[in-house]
Amino acid sequence: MAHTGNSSMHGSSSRPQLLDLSKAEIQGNVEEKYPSILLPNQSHDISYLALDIGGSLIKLMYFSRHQDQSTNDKRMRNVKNRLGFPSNRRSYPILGGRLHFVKFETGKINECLDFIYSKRLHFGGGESRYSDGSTELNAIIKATGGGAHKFADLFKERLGLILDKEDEMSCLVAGANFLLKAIRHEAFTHMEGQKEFVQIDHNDLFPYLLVNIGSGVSMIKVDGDGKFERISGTNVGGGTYWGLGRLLTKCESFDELLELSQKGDNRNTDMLVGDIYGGMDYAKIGLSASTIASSFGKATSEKKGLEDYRPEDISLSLLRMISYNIAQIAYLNALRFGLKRIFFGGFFIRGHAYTMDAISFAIHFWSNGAAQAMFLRHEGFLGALGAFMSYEKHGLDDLMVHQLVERFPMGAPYTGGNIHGPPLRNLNEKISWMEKFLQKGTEITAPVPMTRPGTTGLGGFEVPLSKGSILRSDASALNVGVLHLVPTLEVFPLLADLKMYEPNTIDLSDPNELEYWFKILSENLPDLVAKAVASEGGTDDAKRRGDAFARAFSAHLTRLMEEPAAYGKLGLARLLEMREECLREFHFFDAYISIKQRENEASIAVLPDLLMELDSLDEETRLLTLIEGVLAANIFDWGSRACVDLYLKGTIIEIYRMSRNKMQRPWRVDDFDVFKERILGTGDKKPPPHRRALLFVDNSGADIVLGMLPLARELLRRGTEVVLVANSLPALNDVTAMELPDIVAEAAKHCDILRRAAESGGLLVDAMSTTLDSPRENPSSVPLMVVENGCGSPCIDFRQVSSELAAAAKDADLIILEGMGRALHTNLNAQFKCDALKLAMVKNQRFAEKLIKGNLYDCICKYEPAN
Ligand SMILES: Nc1ncnc2c1ncn2[C@@H]1O[C@H](COP(=O)(O)OP(=O)(O)O)[C@@H](O)[C@H]1O
Ligand SMILES: CC(C)(COP(=O)(O)O)[C@@H](O)C(=O)NCCC(=O)O
Ligand SMILES: [Mn+2]
Repeated sequence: MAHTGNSSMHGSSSRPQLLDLSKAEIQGNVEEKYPSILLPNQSHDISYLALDIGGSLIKLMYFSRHQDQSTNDKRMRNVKNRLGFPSNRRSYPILGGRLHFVKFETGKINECLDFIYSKRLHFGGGESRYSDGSTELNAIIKATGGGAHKFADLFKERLGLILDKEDEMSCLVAGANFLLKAIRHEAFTHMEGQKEFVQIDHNDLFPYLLVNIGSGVSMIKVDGDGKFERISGTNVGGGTYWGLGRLLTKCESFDELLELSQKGDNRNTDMLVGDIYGGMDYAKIGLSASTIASSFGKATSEKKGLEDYRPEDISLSLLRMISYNIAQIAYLNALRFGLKRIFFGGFFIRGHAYTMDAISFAIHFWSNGAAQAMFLRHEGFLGALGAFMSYEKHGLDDLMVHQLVERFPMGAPYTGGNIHGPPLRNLNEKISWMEKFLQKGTEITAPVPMTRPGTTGLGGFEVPLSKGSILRSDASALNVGVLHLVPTLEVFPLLADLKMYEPNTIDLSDPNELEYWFKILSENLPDLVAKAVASEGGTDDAKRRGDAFARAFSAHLTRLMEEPAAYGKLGLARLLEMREECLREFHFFDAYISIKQRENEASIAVLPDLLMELDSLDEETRLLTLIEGVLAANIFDWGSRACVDLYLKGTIIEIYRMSRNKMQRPWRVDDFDVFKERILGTGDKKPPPHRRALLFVDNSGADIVLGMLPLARELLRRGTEVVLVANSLPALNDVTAMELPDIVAEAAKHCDILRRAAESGGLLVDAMSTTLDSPRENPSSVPLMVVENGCGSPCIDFRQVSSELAAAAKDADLIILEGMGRALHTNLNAQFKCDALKLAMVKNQRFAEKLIKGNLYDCICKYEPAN
């Protein structure tokens, strides 16, 4: 079965979208530093590049955009006609692509130039496929920061780039506004080691105070898009910490200085209230003995030289002095203008827990709890983002939260940090990079040091608890991912209340839950790798990729165990999706393909008998048998340890029979009678059929063939249009939208209802010409259609679905969610505007115990009529 999918799936962008270097040829003199290279096979990827060249760091953002590869298959066209959504709905030019974030030290600007060169980012707008290595291109790129002026000639000379300078403050504001509006988990508070994401209400964002702590500090009052005023600033900023710190400690890097601070004790350098008051608090004015009375105050009274102070203590004193000072000035300015919210950005913060705690503490302290400090995940990239937004043509300012998907691929240049080593250009280089990490051991998973609660109590400017660990290098920091822009994603229109919607049922911020799922996913990993490698023919290349996948996924898991909020708010759906994305990253496009095929065939073989049996039953028994069938067949789940163990004990059909025989009502959640009444009515009252049902299907094999298709057939027979909603990309053994037409076609050979409906829905386009009774004789047959859901995960987040599904939802009045991933792990508590039926077998012991107070293999039939 083909591996490629449609353009509107958000996972499709997970394929490495790199330059096509095949048949690349050096043009001209090979000895030259930057010889021209011809890339004859490079497609129309268009890159935008924007820079923020600061006093300390260069922030680079680039956008790789790819052509919309709309599939032209007949099913799609037919479905589109039926569902009535225009084929070209986009009012803006954006085609989708990815935003990457990278930074360099300004002092090492050559690294930045090399990066741009080797990624061919200087061919902005795609004018040329040739690398002239120099001056003839004259591409214009947006740049901000002082360096945009200072280094303009260098960029022109080395890359032929003309820097189009944008105002730094406007850029900071544009970047912050974009992030706060477009990224769901961007802003967070950080108090006493606890990170908490803040839901920003777009209609209630302004005014706010933006404090950007770069080399120096800018304080900007933001009143709206493009409406701002720089109200203050301070020259005591990130450059001060790094500069003074370097002189006083002889540190060689900023990170080293920050690391030192973690082992510091500022009581040796700072003069505390207790030092002045003989160890006592100055209780009358609320100052505890441990409050800093005077930063570095101790260095005055003793006859000691620099060499008598520990660099660790100096670094900590300095860090606190500067953080508190900035926070205090920020607070006073917030007070001056009555601003309640203060957002801190700039790379001084560097995601460092202690720095954020210190700033939060000071804001809390000075405002008596009235104001709160908030931080931004893309802290240092505000200016670069703003410069990027100032391009007129890409239409990015229209982007909405639901059109952005953040991913965390493995590999140095992708992870939003410094680049370590050359940019990775292909999978092979990426695997080598992963292999090197194995040698480096823990570096990739070492945590960003966290403070434990109690570090900064009231007035207690205490010593940070040292973990003695090193700061994670940015290359492996995995804090800022690649932003995938998927313009075709939409909010599912039948969600009852978008604001209230939370897809995840299990809260992974509970450390016990996280630990449990970490263990489950780690234990399943070897088996998954074996399947993945086998799916690619078990070659040496596949084995190497399998190793790299395992390493990458383990690194993500370890990282998230250390800091669950590192990638934004963590839910189980995210973890399960990450596993699939990670497989695709290492080019495993369908690990369960042969299992799926085998189970489909085995199930199709027994379908005729099942349909005959069903047709012999009365209406009521038939409906019950159908629902039982769906629940029973949901046992075929290759993501569940318990189920996989079961498969060793019998054939597919034996297990299916066993599962069906065990179906006993009442189920753990059993709303069947209410559902039955809605479908069949009571007594003589026959309710009207639903207009259109969306069936969110789950697994391949028995699940779809013997469970969901017979249920679909029943609805069709009753006059309800049926839309089968399936994954855009493979996930475990889930059936995909691309596979469904073939499966339906096979089933239709045994069933007239399915055949006519599939013809009417355009699923059997090829069969149409060959069938004897032309579909035109049955123009009124209710259609059976297939749409893709926009996901490549075993779960579904209804905030981001394909436009195809959103269109199909407009006329739907019943949705049926099937399977544990879509109906239990996610959406168990979701409310919809229409009738909703959630069907699943519980195949995980812990879920059974904790969420339904039941047992493994219990069933859920939850029906919630629209109210
Ligand atoms: N690797 C690093 N090298 C230098 N400074 C760093 C580094 N990482 C974080 N910093 C801190 O970030 C500050 C620069 O922040 P940034 O927002 O990039 O401002 P600017 O635009 O002035 O360069 C530095 O002054 C320093 O405090
Ligand atoms: C990944 C799954 C949600 C898929 O279940 P499905 O949606 O196919 O019913 C499920 O396999 C699962 O929760 N597995 C957990 C791991 C385990 O219990 O072994
Ligand atoms: Mn599944």
